[in-house]
Order: sequence, then C-alpha cells, then structure tokens
Amino acid sequence: MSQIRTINHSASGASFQFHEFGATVISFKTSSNRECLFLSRDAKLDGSKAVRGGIPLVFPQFGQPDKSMPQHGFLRNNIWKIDESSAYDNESGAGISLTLNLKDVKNSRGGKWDENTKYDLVATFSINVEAAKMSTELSITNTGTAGEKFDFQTLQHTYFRVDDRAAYDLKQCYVKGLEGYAVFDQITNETSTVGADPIVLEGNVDRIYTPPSGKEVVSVNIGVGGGKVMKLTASGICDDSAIPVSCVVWNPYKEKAAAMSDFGNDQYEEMICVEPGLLGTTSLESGKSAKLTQVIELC
Ligand SMILES: O=P(O)(O)OC[C@H]1O[C@H](O)[C@H](O)[C@@H](O)[C@@H]1O
Repeated sequence: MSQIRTINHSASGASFQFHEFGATVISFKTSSNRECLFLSRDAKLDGSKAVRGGIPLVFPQFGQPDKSMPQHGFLRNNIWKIDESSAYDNESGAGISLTLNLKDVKNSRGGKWDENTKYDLVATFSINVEAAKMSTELSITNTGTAGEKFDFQTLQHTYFRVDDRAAYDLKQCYVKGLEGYAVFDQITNETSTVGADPIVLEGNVDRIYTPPSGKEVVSVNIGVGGGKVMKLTASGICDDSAIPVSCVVWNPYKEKAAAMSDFGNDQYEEMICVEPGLLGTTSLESGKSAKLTQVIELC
C-alpha cells in the first residue's frame, strides 16, 4: 500500500503533500495557508488509478498518439521510491526526491515500453517549497546499455485550484502570457494563433499551445479566483540543450466532468489545468538526461 507524505518548510510554514503512487504532488499550501492545487473530491488515492488532481506526470506520451501505449504513459500509475536521504528542511526551502526505475514499472506499460523492451531509464522527481513557491523537476535518464535512444513527450499536468468556483468567470480565471503561441484545439482540430486577449474558459477546453520559434521558456500568469494570480514558469533541457516548452490548457466542463468517475460533477468550476511540457518529439540518447522544471508561485 503506497502512502501520502507531507513535507513542511519550518522557516516559512509552507508545505506540500505527495503520493508515492505516481510521485503525484497532491497539495501545495503557501505560508499564508492557501491551497494552490486542485484535488478532486472523488480522486482515487488507493493506487487503482492515476490521481485526479495535483501534478500527475506524463511520459513517454501525451494523450494516446500510440494506441499500443496507455494515455499519458506510465509515470503516473506506478509506485515511486522515496529517496529518504534527499529530504531537507532549511532556511531557504524544504524538499525531497523520488525515483522510478523502469524495472519497477508494473502498470501501464505497452508498445515499445512493454516488458521485453530494449530501452531502460530512471526517472527522478524533485519537489521543493519555500513560502509561496513550489519547484518541481522531472528528470529522465536513458540508462539503456545497448546504446538505444528513445523518443518521448513529457508534461507536468498541473491542476490549479480556483477559489470561489470562479473558473468560468473570465475576469477571475485566465491564462496570460501565451501571445504569439500556435493553438491546436484538441476538440475541434482547429488551429489559430494567440492574440492579445487572455485565454479564458468557455465550455470544454482542451488546447495545446506551441511556442513561436526562439521561445524556449514558458511563463504565464494564471488568474485563480478571488483576485489571486499564480505565476508559472517552465523550462526543458535535453542533453544540455534547451527544448521549447509547450503548454496545455484543459477544463472538462459539465458533461465530461460528469462522465469521469473520479471527478466531482460540479468541480469543473474549481480548477484549471495549465500543463507545461515537451510535446515535440524529443530524442534522448543513451547515457543522457532530459529535464522538465516547473516553478509555480502565488503572486
Ligand atoms: O483523463 P486523463 O487521462 O487524466 O486526461 C485528462 C486530460 O489531460 C490533458 O489535459 C489532455 O489534453 C486532455 O485531453 C485529457 O482529457
């Protein structure tokens, strides 16, 4: 049975909680005690399903472009090992790391990552809090000895909590900072470019935002209700080279929320997913590492 752990930052009073299943962060409370992450009241926390809320990790594919592998991959569906020696709590922050070796991946494999795969990897997830800020870094190292490289996509599927049930109040809940990004609407298959107006939720929203050339780091302000704003910054590196970070914005709205067994019917009003990730096809050579780092901060 996997467990939930809380890490407190003594100096500031900030804290976070994570589940060993998926190394899923399920709570981040700032020193002012504001919960910044949404966790569905119907989320399964018994390891029977990926956690609905917090920060599930997506790898090696986003969605299900390869039908022989599960949607969003296997990181979110397996028990990670806590590296107890990595835990710290000092003046500048508190944190911990977890690791997952491919040999310990029991669930949600498939396709080129199935049992007899020629690939190997180790994933590390490091979490840090300090006052109003949480940093999360996913690192994937290709540990295959046969010299095989592999392609992947990865995301931190961050569910932001929206106060006052204001997710569909366009003055209170929005994403600003993606001007000039190319938009792919996963519901209508339409493409467009982000203009000057903030991105707001209208109905069922499921869109991929791809940066214009030369833009590597994503930096957005997210209205989260009650006049509050979270700043999200994310960067990606593969074998020491910067990789442009895309962003997904998602809210299931009424019908899809009702159709999900682990999502409260009315809770679409309490969340917005803003998910930074490496969504192009990135190739990782044997012996090399890729990193996706997200920093979220209550302004
Ligand atoms: O239900 P899940 O597998 O957790 O996926 C939840 C959502 O993840 C992303 O935001 C995708 O863009 C959506 O298409 C998907 O519905």
